[in-house]
Amino acid sequence: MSKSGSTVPADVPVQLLHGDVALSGRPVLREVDLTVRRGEFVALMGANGSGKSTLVRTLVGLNPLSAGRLELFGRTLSGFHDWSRIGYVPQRSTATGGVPASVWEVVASGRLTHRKLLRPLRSADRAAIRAALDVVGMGAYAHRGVAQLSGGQHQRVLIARALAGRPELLLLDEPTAGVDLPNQQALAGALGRLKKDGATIVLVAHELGPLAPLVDRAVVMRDGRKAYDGAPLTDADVHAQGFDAGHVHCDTGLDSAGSTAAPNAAVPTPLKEL
Ligand SMILES: Nc1ncnc2c1ncn2[C@@H]1O[C@H](COP(=O)(O)OP(=O)(O)OP(=O)(O)O)[C@@H](O)[C@H]1O
Repeated sequence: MSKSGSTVPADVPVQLLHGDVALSGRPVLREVDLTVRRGEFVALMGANGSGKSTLVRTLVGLNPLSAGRLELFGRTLSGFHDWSRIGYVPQRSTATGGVPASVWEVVASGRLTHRKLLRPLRSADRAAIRAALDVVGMGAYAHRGVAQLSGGQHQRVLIARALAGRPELLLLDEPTAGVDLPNQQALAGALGRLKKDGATIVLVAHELGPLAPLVDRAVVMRDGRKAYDGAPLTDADVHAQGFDAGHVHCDTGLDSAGSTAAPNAAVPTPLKEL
């Protein structure tokens, strides 16, 4: 164990062991193990209400664990302060809806962890904002009000805000929900470039569509537990295995390391290794 109390190497972005989370007094996540290694692209899948958003929010410190242990970059949550290393794009929301801010201003807020509050933007900040807007194809919209954007464009601005912080670990909660195919393709291109640059990506999705070729590993949640962790699944596999339905009994049978373990008999087998 290191001085920080960590059991995890500093280059492992996420390690959650036996994570339990309760919301409003109700258990929502149970015994979840999830390790995400540097440079991995992990797709987090599962039916509505299976616990995907709760898990992602837990990984970024927004939901406290009622049991278990979370380490980010080799530090326990209480000892982790370097949030500029992490970008989080919440499930599509009205987070910036109704705010009389421009696209540039929203994306600039993604630089806050890199500069002192109320200090003017430095040239490095401006360059990061411009690059993030270009990556999501929104450079031409910098001076538009966010209120004038479509849902898909709005989502890309939130992604640019996360990218502007130049995160090493990026977590995106259903960035493709309700987004048309050209916008999904633009997002896939942006995330592909980020992955090539070495970023670690955790993405919640019901269907992967154009993002599928980027995925290294799929994790499927069911009833607040991890039901599958292994080779990527196609959208058809997810459907065929009933992972998009909330009714199948879950008993994970996964080892504590979590990855590539074969599902036990409670989960329909064999899962197609792609
Ligand atoms: N603040 C809360 N208080 C109590 N229960 C909650 C709260 N937020 C979520 N839940 C419950 O936790 C469970 C998991 O919700 P979560 O949003 O994590 O699922 P999800 O897999 O992301 O679903 P979706 O695909 O619909 O976004 C659901 O049963 C939900 O009702």
